[in-house]
Amino acid sequence: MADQHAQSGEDKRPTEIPVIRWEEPPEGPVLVLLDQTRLPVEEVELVCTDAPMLVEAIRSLAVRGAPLLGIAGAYGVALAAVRGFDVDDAADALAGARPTAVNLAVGVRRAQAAYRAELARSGDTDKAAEAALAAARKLHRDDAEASARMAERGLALLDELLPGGGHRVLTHCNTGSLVSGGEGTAFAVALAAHRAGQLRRLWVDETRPLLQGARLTAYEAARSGMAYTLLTDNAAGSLFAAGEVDAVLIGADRIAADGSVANKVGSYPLAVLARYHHVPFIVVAPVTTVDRDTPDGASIEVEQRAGFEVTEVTAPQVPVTGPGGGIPVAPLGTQAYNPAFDVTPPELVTAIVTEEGVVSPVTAEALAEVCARSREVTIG
Ligand SMILES: CSC[C@H]1O[C@H](OP(=O)(O)O)[C@H](O)[C@@H]1O
Repeated sequence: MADQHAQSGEDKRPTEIPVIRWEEPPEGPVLVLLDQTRLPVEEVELVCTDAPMLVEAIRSLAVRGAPLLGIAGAYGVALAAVRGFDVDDAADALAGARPTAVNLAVGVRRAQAAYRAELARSGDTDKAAEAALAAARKLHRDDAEASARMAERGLALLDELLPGGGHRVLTHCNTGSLVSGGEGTAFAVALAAHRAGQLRRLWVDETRPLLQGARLTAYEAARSGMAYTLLTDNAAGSLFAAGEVDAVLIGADRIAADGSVANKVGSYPLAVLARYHHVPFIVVAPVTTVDRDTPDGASIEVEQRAGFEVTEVTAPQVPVTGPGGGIPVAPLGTQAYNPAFDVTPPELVTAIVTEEGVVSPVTAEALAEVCARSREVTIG
């Protein structure tokens, strides 16, 4: 089967993509985002000057991916604070922008708590705003460090489970630099395997309906020089049946206390296929994605998105025709079921790789023990 790229072993271009940065131009502080809805065709930046703009960017997935949502949410609180908006109102709007990725609320509440603590201590709103910004910057740095540690632990796990190298890894959605302060979660493991000469091929699920795999993971894989092949989500089963998949690597948006994993819709079927075909199903996520206040998978709120994302296809150059701004691929008025995520039960997860350690088998006790190693007490 022809690979999209011969494995070079060398990154063609730095894979650290400038997905988010804080700037302080004369007209006032801004949060600059790489607009992920325009990738891979255009690298366009979005300049957010207030929390409502950032809320819309989160809802439209211009900025997306659990760890990055936490970072963006924290910067959003700082942006409200330095520009003199109501910080609590901004925090509530940001935390509620998308319901499933727990990191968003964690990042928002961490910056909000820093603001409140400094305000209580000094009574100085400027110092409180600086405290919120410092909390956002720390979260950004910590996530980059967590990404590197997850990559290291994940590569070691792959080598342990699949001795001999030449891993053929299937991934779903997008979990690279576009979701992180560093090189991502699951994709960072694939990147580490590539750099170690251990990755034979990355199978990239296109990930309907918003095509994060085709648009974003393929974009990152091409920049890295790794061998990758794109496939429709429907084709994954035939790859397993052909014995072409050695492991599945995916990210997570929320992990419940019992180890249930909410991730992009289509993850659960991959877990069932992996189990049936005796293939390791590996989740890679920072401990900030584990929500100890959510007891089990049934308690996770799964975001339901607009039907037109299913009934229409859109692209930056596509003329607006359908009610959702795209080209209808179903009769106008067609109702669509469009959950953004699904939930995989812990018994179908081979391992959860975090920056603090690997949880396998996945039990509530083992997960709690690894999370307890974290230096930070997450503020929910
Ligand atoms: C590890 S964060 C990436 C995670 O987020 C994606 O969802 P979305 O693109 O809707 O933000 C997907 O679930 C990925 O696994």
